[in-house]
Amino acid sequence: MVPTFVQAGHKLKDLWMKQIGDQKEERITITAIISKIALDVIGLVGFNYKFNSTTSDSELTQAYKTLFYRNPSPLYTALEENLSFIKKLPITYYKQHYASLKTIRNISEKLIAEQKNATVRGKDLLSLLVKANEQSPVDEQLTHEELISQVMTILIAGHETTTPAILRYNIKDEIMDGYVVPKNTPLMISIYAIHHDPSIWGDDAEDFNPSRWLDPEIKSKVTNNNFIPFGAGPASCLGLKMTHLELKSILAVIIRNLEFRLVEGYTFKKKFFGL
Ligand code: HEM
Repeated sequence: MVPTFVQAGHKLKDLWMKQIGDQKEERITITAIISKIALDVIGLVGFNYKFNSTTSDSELTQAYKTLFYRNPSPLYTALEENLSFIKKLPITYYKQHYASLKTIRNISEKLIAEQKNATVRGKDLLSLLVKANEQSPVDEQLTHEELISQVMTILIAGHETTTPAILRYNIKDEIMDGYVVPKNTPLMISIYAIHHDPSIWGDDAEDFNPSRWLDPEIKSKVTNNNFIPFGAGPASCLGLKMTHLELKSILAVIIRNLEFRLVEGYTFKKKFFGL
C-alpha cells in the first residue's frame, strides 16, 4: 500500500507545484483536492480501480458527487430524516440519488465479477476478500449480496470520512444524568461536540489550532473516549490504520517540498451539523 500512498503524495505535490508555477507562493484551497486524492487511493488499494479523479470525472466520481456534495438546509435534513416518505417523492435530487446508488452498486458488482474470474490475484482489499471467501467453508462464505454490500460500504466509508456523530443503542436499561434510558434507545454520540469541549481542548476549542497537541496539559486530558475521530468500540473505523499510514506517507512527501501558512485574516465558515 505504501508505494500507492507515496505516489498519491507526489501527485498532490505536483498539482500544487504547477499551481504555484514561477511564483514564490500561492494561495491554495486544499480541501477539494484532498478528497479527490483520498478517492483515488481507496480505489487503488481497495479495488485496483483507477478513479483518476484529479484529472477526469468517471461515472463513479459523478455518483459520489451527487451523494455527498449536496448541502441541504438543516431544516430540510431534519424533515427528510423524520418523514421517510419525502425520499420517495419524484424530486430530481432523489432520482439522481437513487441512480447514483445504482451506479455504485453496478460498479461494485462488476469489480467483484472481475475478481472472481481473475487468473492473477492482486493485493488490493477486494482481491483478498474474494480469495478469503472462496477459501472459507461454504456455510461461512459471504453471499453474493453480502460481498456487494461490503464493497459498497468500503467504497463509501473510505471516501466520505467526516462523520459528525455516531449512533449506538444501549444494551440494558440505564440511568444517564438522572434520566432513565430504556434498553435499545438510539443514542447519537456527537463527535463534533466532544471534539469542541472547552474543558478538554481549552477556551479556544473552536479555533483551528494544531499546536494545541503540543500542550502537555491538553495531551494529558486526551483519552480514547474524548478523542474519537474514528469512532470507538467494536464498530469503530475499519480504515484507521490504513488512514494513519496514508496520511503519514502523503505528508512526508508534501512537507519535504512545500511550506504552508494560513492565509492571514482568513476565517473558516462553520458547517452546521445539527448535533
Ligand atoms: C480520515 C479518514 C477516516 C475517518 C476520520 C473515518 C472515520 C470513521 C468513523 C467515525 C466511523 C464510525 C465508527 C463508529 O461508529 O464508532 C467509521 C466507520 C467505518 N470506516 Fe472509517 N474513517 C476514515 C477512513 C476510512 C477508510 C479509508 C476506510 C476503508 C478502507 C474506512 C472504512 C470504514 C468502515 C468499513 C466503517 C464501518 C465500520 C463498522 O460499522 O463496523 N474508513 N469511520
